[in-house]
Amino acid sequence: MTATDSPIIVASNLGVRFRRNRGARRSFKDLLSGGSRRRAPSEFWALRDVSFSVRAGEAIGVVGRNGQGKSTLLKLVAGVLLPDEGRVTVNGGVAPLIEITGGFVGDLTVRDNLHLTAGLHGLSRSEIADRFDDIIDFAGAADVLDTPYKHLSSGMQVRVAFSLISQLDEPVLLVDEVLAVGDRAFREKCYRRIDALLAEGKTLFLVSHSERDLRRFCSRGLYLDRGALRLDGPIDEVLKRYNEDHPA
Ligand SMILES: Nc1ncnc2c1ncn2[C@@H]1O[C@H](COP(=O)(O)OP(=O)(O)OP(=O)(O)O)[C@@H](O)[C@H]1O
Repeated sequence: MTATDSPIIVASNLGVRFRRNRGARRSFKDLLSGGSRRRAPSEFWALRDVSFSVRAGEAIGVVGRNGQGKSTLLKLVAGVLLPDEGRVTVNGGVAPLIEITGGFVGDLTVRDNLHLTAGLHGLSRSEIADRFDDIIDFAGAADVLDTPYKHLSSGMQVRVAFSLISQLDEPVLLVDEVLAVGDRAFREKCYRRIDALLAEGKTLFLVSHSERDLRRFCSRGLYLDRGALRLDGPIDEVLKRYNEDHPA
């Protein structure tokens, strides 16, 4: 199979609306007073009108200040969040490392989580068995195999999650800033693995505040600002615009 011009990801007019103050419940009186406050005034668009398409094998850096919609965009691509407007289609599976838990179940052991998540991503029992030792080895997690995932340090959680995610056969890899939690030696190891996955032709979405990392891996950038896609272009141009808009 070769990388063709047909897109692997198409996002059209994506919009996601959140409620700013989720803790503030409508009071009982509000409910009794009828439908006069149907839409809470605190709703806002975390993303709006975001459209782009991605060819297989592209490496895309997502940039923007805190809270501008980067993680929300990755969650839409991963399919763990549904858009309120528009749609995103992905031709193939997605291996997401988008939250510190990596989607793992806190009460299950590391061993059970690896089986569960690998199975959900389509690996057979024998494929999991073949890769199991490598996954544990890469993470340095031999001593915590039977520990509930929630009892691991946050660094170890990321090690286990990245190690597994990078051993799946999914064509799209999503990496949010979580790698920053790992120590330097582990981060370098992850970076070498990302290089190898890109060389195999995988498609990468990387959210990062590190210009160095973005330049190292990505050829193209998406710059999000207040939920809008401000610029989609070569990573150099995107970083230049971002730095002009927000000088250090
Ligand atoms: N489940 C949610 N409910 C309400 N608001 C949310 C929810 N998730 C995210 N938000 C809000 O949506 C906006 C976009 O959040 P998002 O996490 O996508 O930003 P980000 O660009 O990834 O930020 P950062 O660089 O800090 O990680 C923020 O204002 C955030 O507070």
